[in-house]
Amino acid sequence: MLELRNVCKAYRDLKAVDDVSLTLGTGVVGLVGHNGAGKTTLMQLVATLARPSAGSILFDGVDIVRQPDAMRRRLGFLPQEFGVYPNLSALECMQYFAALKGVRDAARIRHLLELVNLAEHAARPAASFSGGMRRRLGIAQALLNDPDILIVDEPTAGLDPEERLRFRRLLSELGFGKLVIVSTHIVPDVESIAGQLAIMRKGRLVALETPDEILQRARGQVWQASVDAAQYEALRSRVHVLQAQRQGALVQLRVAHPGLPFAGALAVEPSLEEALMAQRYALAEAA
Ligand SMILES: Nc1ncnc2c1ncn2[C@@H]1O[C@H](COP(=O)(O)OP(=O)(O)OP(=O)(O)O)[C@@H](O)[C@H]1O
Repeated sequence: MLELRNVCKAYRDLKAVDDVSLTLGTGVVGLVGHNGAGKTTLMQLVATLARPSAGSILFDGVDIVRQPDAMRRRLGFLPQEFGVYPNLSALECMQYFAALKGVRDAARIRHLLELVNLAEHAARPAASFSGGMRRRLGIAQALLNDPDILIVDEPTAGLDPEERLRFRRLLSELGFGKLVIVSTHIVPDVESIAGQLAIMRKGRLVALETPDEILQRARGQVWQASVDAAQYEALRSRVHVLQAQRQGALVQLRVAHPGLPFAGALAVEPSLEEALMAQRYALAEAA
C-alpha cells in the first residue's frame, strides 16, 4: 500500500506538489491534470527520483524517503522519454536491462516479451520498432523485477489508435495484481481502465474518485443545444463551451454550466472528459 502524507515539493517559490495526501492499494489509478499540474513531479517523488520538501511517503509502512531502496526494489517505471538502444535487438535490450537490475532469469525475459506481444520480434533491432512497440518494450523492461508498483508517464504519447487500445489493455491487466499509476492529460487513456482518478491542479490533489463518482457529480452540469451563429457568438463569452460543431446554418454545442445555461438547452450524459472539465470550471469559479 502506498501512502502519501502532506507531501510538498517546492522549486524556489513554486509549489510543484502542494500538500498531497492519499492512500492507494492495488489497481489502476489515473493521475490526471493539465500540463504543469504537478503529475510528473509527484511520480518522481514516489519513484524516489526526487525528495519531497516536506511530508512523508510510505510503501507498505516503510518510509521510502529515508529508505529509497525499499521502493526501488519493488518499482517498475516507464518514463515519458523511454528510449531504446537502437543497435540492440529487443531481446538484447531486455538482457541489458536485466543485467543492470540484477535479474538473471532468462525465462522471465522470454515471458515478458510474450506478455507485451514482442516475442516474435525479439531478434529485430529495436531501432526498427514503431512507437507502440517501443512503449511495449518499455513496459517489459519495467516489469523485469516483477514490481509491486508500476508507474507509467504519458503511456500512449505517439501511439496509433490500435496500439493505444492494446497498451491500455495491458496496463489494465497489470492492475489486477499491482498498483499501476498512469499519468496522463489524455482522459480517454485512463477512462476505461482506472478504478480511481487522482486529479491534480496547480500542485494540489483536488479529488481522488472513481470515474462513476466524477460522472455522477457532473450530471446536470453538461448541456446540449442547437443555436444559430449569432446566438453562438453571444453565448460563448458567458458559458463554457465544451464542443461546437457547425451543421448547416446551426451550431450544435455542448456546454458546461452549473444550472440551465439558457432556455432550450437540454441536460445530457457527460463524458468523463466533459465531467472533469465541468469540475475544473466549477473549482476555478469557486476560487
Ligand atoms: N526541476 C524543476 N525545477 C523548477 N521547476 C520545475 C521543475 N520540475 C517541474 N517544475 C515546475 O513544476 C510544475 C509542475 O511540473 P510537472 O512537470 O510536475 O507537471 P505535469 O503535470 O507533469 O506537467 P506535464 O503534463 O506538462 O508533464 C511546473 O510549473 C513546472 O514548470
